[in-house]
Amino acid sequence: LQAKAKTKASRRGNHTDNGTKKSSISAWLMPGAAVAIVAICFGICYQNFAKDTIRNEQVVLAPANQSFIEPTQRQFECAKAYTAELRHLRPDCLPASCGRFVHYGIATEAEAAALLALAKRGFALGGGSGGATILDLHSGALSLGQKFVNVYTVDGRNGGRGFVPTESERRLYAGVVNRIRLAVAAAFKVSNAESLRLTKPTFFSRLTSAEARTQHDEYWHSHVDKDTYGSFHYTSLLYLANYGTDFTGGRFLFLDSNGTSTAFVEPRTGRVSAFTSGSENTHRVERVTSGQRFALTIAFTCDPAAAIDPSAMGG
Ligand SMILES: O=C(O)CCC(=O)C(=O)O
Ligand SMILES: [Fe+2]
Repeated sequence: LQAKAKTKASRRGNHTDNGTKKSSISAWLMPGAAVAIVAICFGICYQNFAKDTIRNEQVVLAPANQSFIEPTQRQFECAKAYTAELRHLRPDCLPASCGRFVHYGIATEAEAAALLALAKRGFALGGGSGGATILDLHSGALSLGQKFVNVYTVDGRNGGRGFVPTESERRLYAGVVNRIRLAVAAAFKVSNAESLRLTKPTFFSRLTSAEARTQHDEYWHSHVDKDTYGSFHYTSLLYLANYGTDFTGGRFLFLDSNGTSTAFVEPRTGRVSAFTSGSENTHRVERVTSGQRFALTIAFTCDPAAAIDPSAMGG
C-alpha cells in the first residue's frame, strides 16, 4: 500500500488544477491502492437547470451559493467525455441527463450510527498523522501515520489491528449500497438499474483541521471524480456527522468551470448526496476548521470489469 500510495503521490505531481496542485486525497484513491478521500457534499444552485426531484416535489430555486436542505435534485447536461464513455461502455447505464441530488431516508439514523461505529472501530486501529484518515472497506487500506496498513491482513494478535466487520455490519453496508444504487438509478432515469455496479474505492473518511503531513491529507482540492478514480460514473456520499455541530468548515462545494462555487452541501448525518461523476460535477471539500467530519463514499460504475461485490470486504 505504501508503494501504491507513493506511486499515486508521484502521479499526482503531474496534475494541475488551474496551475495549482490537485488533491492529495485524490491520489490515494486511485485504483488498486489504498484510498483516499475526501469529501463532501452537495449543494446546489444551478437554478437555470433546475427541473424536478426524484419524488416530484416542487423544487424551490435557490440563488447561487445557497444550500438545499430538503430532498432536491438538479439536472443539467453531461460533460461530452462522460456521455461518450458511457455510450461506449453500456448505453443502458447512461443517465437521462447528468445532475446531482441530496436525499434523506435512504439510510436511517440508526443505520448511519451503526456505520459510524464501524468506521470508528476501524479508525481506532490507525489514523493518519495529517487531516485525512481513510478506511477502504474493500481493500482494507487504512491510514496510519503517513502510510497505509491493511486492516484485514494485519494479524490482530501481533499487530493489534484485526478488523472484522460483523455479519450484521456486512448486511447493513450491502443493504445501504443497494438502496443508494436504486435511488441513483431512479433519480437519473438509468434505463437498467442492474447496469450500475459498486466500484472501488469505497471508503470511510475522517477529516479534521490537522495540518497536512502528506499530499494525501490535502482533501480540499478541486477535482472530478471520474478523473480521480477512473471507474466512478455515479458518486454518492453518505454523511455520518453534522456540519456546524460535530465539525465546522467541511462543506462540499460544486464548482463551475472558473472554479467558483455555485452550490454546496452541508453534511448532515444520514444525508445522501449523489451526482454524476464527470466534469459537470467538479467539486471540492472545504477545509475543516474544527471537529471531525465523517463520511462514507459509495460509487457506482457502468464498467462491468470495474465492479466489486459489496459483501466482499477484504477483496
Ligand atoms: O467527503 C465528501 O464530501 C467528498 C469527498 C470527495 O470529493 C471524494 O472522495 O472524491
Ligand atoms: Fe470527489
